[in-house]
Amino acid sequence: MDYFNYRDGVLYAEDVPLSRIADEHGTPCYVYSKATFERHFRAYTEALGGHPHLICYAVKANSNLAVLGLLAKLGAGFDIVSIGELERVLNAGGDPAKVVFSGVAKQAHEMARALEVGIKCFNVESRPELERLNRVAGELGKIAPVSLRVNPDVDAGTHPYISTGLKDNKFGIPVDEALDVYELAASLPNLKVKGLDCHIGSQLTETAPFLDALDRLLMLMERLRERGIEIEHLDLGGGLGVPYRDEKPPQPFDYASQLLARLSRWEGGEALTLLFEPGRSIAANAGVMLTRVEFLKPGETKNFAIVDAAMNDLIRPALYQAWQAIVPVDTRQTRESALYDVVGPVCETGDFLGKERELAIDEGDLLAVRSAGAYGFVMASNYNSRPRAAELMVDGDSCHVVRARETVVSLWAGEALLPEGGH
Ligand SMILES: Cc1ncc(COP(=O)(O)O)c(C=O)c1O
Ligand SMILES: N[C@@H](CCCC[NH3+])C(=O)O
Repeated sequence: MDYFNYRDGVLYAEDVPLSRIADEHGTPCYVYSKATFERHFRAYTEALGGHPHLICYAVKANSNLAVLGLLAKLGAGFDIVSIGELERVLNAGGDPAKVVFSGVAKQAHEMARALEVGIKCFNVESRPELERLNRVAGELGKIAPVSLRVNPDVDAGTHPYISTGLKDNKFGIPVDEALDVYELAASLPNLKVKGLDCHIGSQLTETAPFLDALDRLLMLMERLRERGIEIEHLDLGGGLGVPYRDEKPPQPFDYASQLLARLSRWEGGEALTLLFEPGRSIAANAGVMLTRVEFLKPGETKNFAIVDAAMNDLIRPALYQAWQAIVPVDTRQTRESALYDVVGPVCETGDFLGKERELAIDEGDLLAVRSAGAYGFVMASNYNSRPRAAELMVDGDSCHVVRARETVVSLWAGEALLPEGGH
């Protein structure tokens, strides 16, 4: 079921027409569907059924407080990568005891804050990080719960910029070194080994790489067991893909049942708590970005539809050549159809939202860029001194502003002119 649907030729988010939202709140803006977030989150919890688990939503995918608050109420945990994300989670009412902390360069002050609020686990990505965490925990008189993020060297078969589990990626500890690093972790006085973690990449459309990774982790767990190191939870990261175009990624149910089947053949598998860190599969298709056509510019070799949203609002097409559907919001008008590159106002040739799109549009028309709920607003910038867009959350027939559009004045907040006559 899709909560973004056409009714009488107009695209709706749940029970609210997107044209009304654009009129009331302006464009560009991000519009999220509460019911979609809920459904996507529940797909994971239902898929895992009675197996002990914790779904730690990857905050980086969409960190709006309303999104975090909504998921917290559903019982979500959170995967964070910075102190900023931790404070967001706390602010939104998230439970620190359900937070896991990933990232390759955690600073001492970030570790200290996470220890102070009592997070569930640090996903440690290197030997020096382990030593730093041991020191910080010692200074605070705390014991830090740790997992090692192991790099299983499997090819996730995704875009090279979002593949993270290969030997030459910066992430995690190579699987062949992991035993030694676990022994170090077990020997350090201010650490307690809790889990084993991996995250092999994002936008995966097959289960095979996840199952390969699981096999490698289970082999490692056997060896850890032989050395007396027990693992309480296995964190398989995020990475499940979504349909942007014609991809057919596995649903959480298929993914979970294949993992559980594999795990059931492993001694103690039923008792092992599974953690997941999904971001995109919960947020991407829960949001659209609305933009208005400023000008149509016919050209000799191509036509441009110049819209009021740009790469600073949604960078995925420019950064990864990512394809996201672009659809007219109101299809009731008669328009001539043509092939357009949909581009923004930013002064970069790479500033596009979509290329060679067949669209029946005119100036002033509204377009919706679909699948924009993940890695959309969170990656926005103020490039070209463009205030960042508003974010709205639709809940049935109501629409809430969950982040106001930035003002022009906010663009220079914190900046200062040099003192008059000074050196
Ligand atoms: C450690 C970690 N966990 C979870 C995620 C979320 O991934 P996805 O949005 O693909 O589910 C990421 C991003 O790829 C990540 O780096
Ligand atoms: N930002 C990326 C995903 C990065 C995943 C972060 N670990 C995207 O839009 O596809």
